[in-house]
Amino acid sequence: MAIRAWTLSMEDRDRLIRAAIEAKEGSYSPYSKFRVGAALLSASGEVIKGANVENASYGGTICAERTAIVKAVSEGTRSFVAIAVTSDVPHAISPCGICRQVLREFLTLSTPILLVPADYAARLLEGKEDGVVEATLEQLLPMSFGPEHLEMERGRQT
Ligand SMILES: O=c1ccn([C@H]2C[C@H](O)[C@@H](CO)O2)c(=O)[nH]1
Ligand SMILES: [Zn+2]
Repeated sequence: MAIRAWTLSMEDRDRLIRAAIEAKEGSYSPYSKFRVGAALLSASGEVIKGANVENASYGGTICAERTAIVKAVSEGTRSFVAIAVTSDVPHAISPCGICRQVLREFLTLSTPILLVPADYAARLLEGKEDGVVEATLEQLLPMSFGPEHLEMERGRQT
């Protein structure tokens, strides 16, 4: 697939948001009962979904955002143009600190991060505002540490 120059079209935005909502179905969250779904849009137009996967040893829990990133990167996709994140609550939720740092590895500081309320589709049907909050890593993780700060080291590794 061709690599496109990116501005997120309304069509792709809606497709990505609906994928994040679908992604929640894969959530394994018996402890918190808080389902989260994430969807990444790759530079080639592919959508990669992820859900949170909890563990009896709670600290072993992996958030939806990291599931999506790890799925994509481990299959060879490293370039992303947007991510959408949603849960079952009717307001935007924001990635945790660990996920923000993981996203920092693969997203630019200005990549759109769409924080989606669970009732996104219902809001649209009712003709309301969609309730999506658009953020960037520049906002969510200011003065961050990223791969470019290890440029020499990275040159020696893959
Ligand atoms: O942005 C977030 C916030 C929380 N969680 C998950 C972790 C845990 O399984 C549950 C409650 O914190 O939600 C995510 O996946 N992403
Ligand atoms: Zn997280």
